[in-house]
Amino acid sequence: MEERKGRRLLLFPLPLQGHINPMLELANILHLKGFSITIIHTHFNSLNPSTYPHFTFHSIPDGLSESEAATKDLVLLLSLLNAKCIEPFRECLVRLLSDASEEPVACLISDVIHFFTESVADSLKIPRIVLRTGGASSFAVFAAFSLLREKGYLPLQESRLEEPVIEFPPIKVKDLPLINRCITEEYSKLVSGLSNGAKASCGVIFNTFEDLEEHALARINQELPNIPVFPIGPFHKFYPTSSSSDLFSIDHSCISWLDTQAPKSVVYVSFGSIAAMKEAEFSEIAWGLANSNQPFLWVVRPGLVQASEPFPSGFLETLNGRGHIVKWAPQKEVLAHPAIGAFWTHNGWNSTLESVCEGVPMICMPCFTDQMVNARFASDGWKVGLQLENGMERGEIERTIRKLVVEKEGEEIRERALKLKEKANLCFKQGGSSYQSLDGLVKHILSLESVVFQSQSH
Ligand SMILES: O=c1ccn([C@@H]2O[C@H](COP(=O)(O)OP(=O)(O)O[C@H]3O[C@H](CO)[C@@H](O)[C@H](O)[C@H]3O)[C@@H](O)[C@H]2O)c(=O)[nH]1
Repeated sequence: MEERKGRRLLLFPLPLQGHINPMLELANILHLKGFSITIIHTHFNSLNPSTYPHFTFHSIPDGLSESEAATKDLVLLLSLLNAKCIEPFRECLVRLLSDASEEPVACLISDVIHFFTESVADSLKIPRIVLRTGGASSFAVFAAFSLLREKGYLPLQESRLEEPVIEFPPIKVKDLPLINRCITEEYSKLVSGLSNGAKASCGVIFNTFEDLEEHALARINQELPNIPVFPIGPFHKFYPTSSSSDLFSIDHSCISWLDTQAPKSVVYVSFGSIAAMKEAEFSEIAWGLANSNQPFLWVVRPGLVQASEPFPSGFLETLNGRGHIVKWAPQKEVLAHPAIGAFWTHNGWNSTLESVCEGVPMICMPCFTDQMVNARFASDGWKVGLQLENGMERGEIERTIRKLVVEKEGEEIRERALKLKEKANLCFKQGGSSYQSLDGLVKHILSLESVVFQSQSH
């Protein structure tokens, strides 16, 4: 732990698992760099302060009704949070800024999707840095939506799906980050909020590293010429911690089950915290796994499939201990386990990065938004995975698993994944690109304080 800086940072995560994890990891990093940490969180998906006794927590009402909080419409949820949190967030900031018993606030670090924080922070004259929890490549694509419209890529046309997006190799038109290939007005508003919110910030932090997303980072530096950009990932590797920010309860039984399996044999299957699928798709996955003859560990989170009995009849009986199914796994520990041979993922950014860090080759099956971009980079950019291009069909699933885990054809992919792991494990060590960028971030935060002290003294 570095010497205390006598400064407090206010961190405001978006209340979704894939956003909470990296924000709290960033909080740990900055705490170890000497800052005091205050986390502001919504009642919706509220956090458990007892797992982070070294931070201060403040919960704000988000104004969501019961039905709004239960919505499966992600775009609606994000729009509602941006509209309804404004006043409670402002009141919370005013209280925190006027609390003379606490160390002075150096800045706010907000999830970039909470773009409403820009006007609140401006009105209170608090410098605002944003955290992009997704990758830099997908961010660069989001930031170029107007260009993509001008060039005719958007809205998507069925006849052009397989064409390359020349400005963003190796992305194809079908990989553009949308939901169900549609671009609604609400979605457009979110995308411009995200991009304009970053442009109006005092800095953008990315959970990525130079060697992984060099081109995208260079492009972002060009697009945001006056905004410092800090690629300081992979966050979870800097100072691994046992603190958990999981919204689901973790089933550790899978680790002792993995201990009984052969090295590099198990397919770990997880589609993150939001993705959902139809019963028919779920059934294809089940039979693809069963027919592959490889052992598998499958996370079937509540809500992944809408069915009272999700498993197809006869499936569980065929397994004979070859499959282990849990509701929520300790994913980072799982991916680091020597028994893991492949990760069948939806390519949420955290899962993608966690897989890269452990050298685990991926079976890519993106569901929506940035996941399409991440999956294309994993399969065609870094070439550390195979993408299921034709939906979920048991025969293709079985062939893809065997190719990636056992067959000669997958050997180069497996080797490349290990090489990329080496790079991932160098960047956060002394002298590495993320290590240096983190030093830059700390200096930058300290340089912002003249602005905030002036405003706090009024
Ligand atoms: O059984 C499990 C399954 C997941 N995880 C963790 O949960 C997180 C899931 O994050 P991610 O892989 O990014 O998936 P989503 O939950 O789908 O993440 C959302 O947030 C991401 C970051 O912004 C986006 O890239 C995704 O598209 C968006 O859906 C990761 O840290 C996993 O380690 C577990 O610990 N146990």
